[in-house]
Amino acid sequence: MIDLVAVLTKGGVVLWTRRMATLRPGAPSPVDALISGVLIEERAGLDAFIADPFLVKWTFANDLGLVFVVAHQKVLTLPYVDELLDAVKSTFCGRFRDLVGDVANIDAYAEFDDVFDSVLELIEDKHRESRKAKAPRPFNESRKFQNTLEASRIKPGKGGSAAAAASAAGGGGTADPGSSSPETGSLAAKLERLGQRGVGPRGKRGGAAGKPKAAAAAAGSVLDSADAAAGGSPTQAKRGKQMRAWDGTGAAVNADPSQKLDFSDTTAADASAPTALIGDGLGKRAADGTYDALELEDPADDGGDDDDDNDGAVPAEQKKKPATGLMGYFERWTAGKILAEADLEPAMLKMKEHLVGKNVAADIATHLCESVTSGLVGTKIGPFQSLSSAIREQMETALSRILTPSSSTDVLRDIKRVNQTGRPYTITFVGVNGVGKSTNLSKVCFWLLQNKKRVLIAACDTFRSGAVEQLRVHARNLKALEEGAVVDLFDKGYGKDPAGIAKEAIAHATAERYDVVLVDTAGRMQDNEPLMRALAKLIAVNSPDKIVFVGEALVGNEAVDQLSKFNQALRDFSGLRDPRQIDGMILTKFDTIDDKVGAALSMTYTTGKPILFVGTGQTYTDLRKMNVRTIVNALLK
Ligand SMILES: Nc1nc2c(ncn2[C@@H]2O[C@H](COP(=O)(O)OP(=O)(O)OP(=O)(O)O)[C@@H](O)[C@H]2O)c(=O)[nH]1
Repeated sequence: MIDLVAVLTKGGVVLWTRRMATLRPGAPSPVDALISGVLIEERAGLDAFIADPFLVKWTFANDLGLVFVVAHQKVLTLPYVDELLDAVKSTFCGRFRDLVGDVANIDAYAEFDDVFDSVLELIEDKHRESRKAKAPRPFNESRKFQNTLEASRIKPGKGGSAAAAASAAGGGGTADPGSSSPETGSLAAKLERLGQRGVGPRGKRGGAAGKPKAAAAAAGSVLDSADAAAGGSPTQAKRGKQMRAWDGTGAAVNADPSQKLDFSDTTAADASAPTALIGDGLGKRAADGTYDALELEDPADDGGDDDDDNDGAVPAEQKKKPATGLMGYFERWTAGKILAEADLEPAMLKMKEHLVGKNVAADIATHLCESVTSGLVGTKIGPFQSLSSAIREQMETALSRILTPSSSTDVLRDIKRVNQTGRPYTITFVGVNGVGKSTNLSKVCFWLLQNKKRVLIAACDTFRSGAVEQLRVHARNLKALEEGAVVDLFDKGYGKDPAGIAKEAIAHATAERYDVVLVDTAGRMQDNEPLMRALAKLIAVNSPDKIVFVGEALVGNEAVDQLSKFNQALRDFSGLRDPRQIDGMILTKFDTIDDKVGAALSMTYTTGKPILFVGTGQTYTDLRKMNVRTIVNALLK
């Protein structure tokens, strides 16, 4: 029935586990799936999680930093899973409160094996009982049968009662199904006893092993023998350890703005002085000679001291300035008690509103707040802490975890690795219309040229008139910007099959030893099936090294729809057994959104993929690396 039960720390260390079924080879462990799909991606607000073929449920003991997990086949409906989770949690926490955090002493948790058997037995018994109680009564116990019997055997006025007749017929009266329900109070008491250290379950520990089974049964429960053992000296439970807090890092760097970059519709473009477009350069040269893109500057940074930074000697919560805005609202909730869900509800509603105001997609704001709530329930606000700092800390951790890339964003290293195999590295830019695909492809190209890469641009937008000419102008400008730059355009005009053009371009780049092929594609709406099929074909035929989704930072809820449907189309229309998905994103027009940076969060949450670059204007130098800390600060300001 149940396939796996496990107890782990929030850091991912498994303290205790019970596997009731063997995993099929190659199948992901439900615990690993939970860590990567729920804990790291802050989806703890969900009810359950499918890690095929399992349904995984979990609960937290936030005060001890523990996660309790139960997995079973998703096709089964097990009504007692939540109760089992709670029972495992209460007994485990009761027993090991003084040990938790001591991951070096992991063998100590093996003692939970027997406790778990008892807990499972109790819960299963209880549910078996209640199922029995709910089972339909046999006909000979039903009132209909009683009435029939009464009418047929007992003559009215001839003495004897209907009840007596029924009793004589063996009907046994009308039992109330509710009356046979299990004694929940005693179950709680049993579980509480199981949660005490030194108390052995089922007489296996603590000297009760010799007690005859019948005697134990006569005493009313398997736990009564444990009571005898508990008569000794149970270990005093100590307080658990405080939960760990994580922090993001990074700093914003300024860069000069430059001039407009899109020359496609002006005849003067060809004659413009391209050096004026470089500004101070795209990035800083590293010791190994590579150019790194500058980091995004904080849109909300006023240049002064940041009260919210917690990097000084004084903890943020001890600073005297009263909090304003969102955090000012939560400040009123100063408390020294254990947090319950009801305490957090108003604050979380406010937090959700705030995130939506920052352009975070509404569903994602809801999931995130649920996840943060589940991480706070059961924790205690410290003596110098307010609810505001507790929520902020937890939300910061959650946001940083979502935004921190889980796969490599070192494109230069990837290019080098692929080039060593004798082929060019291919990046395909996809997205809806007008978001800035061609413009940002050119910015990426400029960055690659600074890093001395030989680049071929493949004009695979054969749909929009002017698209090829736009790229030709970019290629010409870029060539003029960097001395010795090798950048060329591969185009076959309009109306041809983009998948075929990309294939030819890659073959040409391989023969001519280009390092990188940048494939520009036509903008398309996510619901346009013919165009989405064409894109899936381009990807399937050419298998690019990176599929980069270009999206506007201006979008709110739409971000989720665009990304999910692009990914869905790549899955459904590729015809491949192992279809590709979007590998990363470029977020454009960041210069136009002030501090409404929610799209960055929505996109990473939806795909689990990193934002490779952020477009901050219309010049070749307006490309930045995303800075997690900057986005988190802007979201919480
Ligand atoms: N402010 C600002 N404008 C940008 C940015 N990136 C692109 N743009 C502008 O957005 C407009 C559209 O850019 P394109 O590169 O033509 O967009 P596209 O996605 O290739 O367009 P289609 O091929 O029609 O789908 C142009 O005017 C660009 O200058 C940015 O980061 N900031």
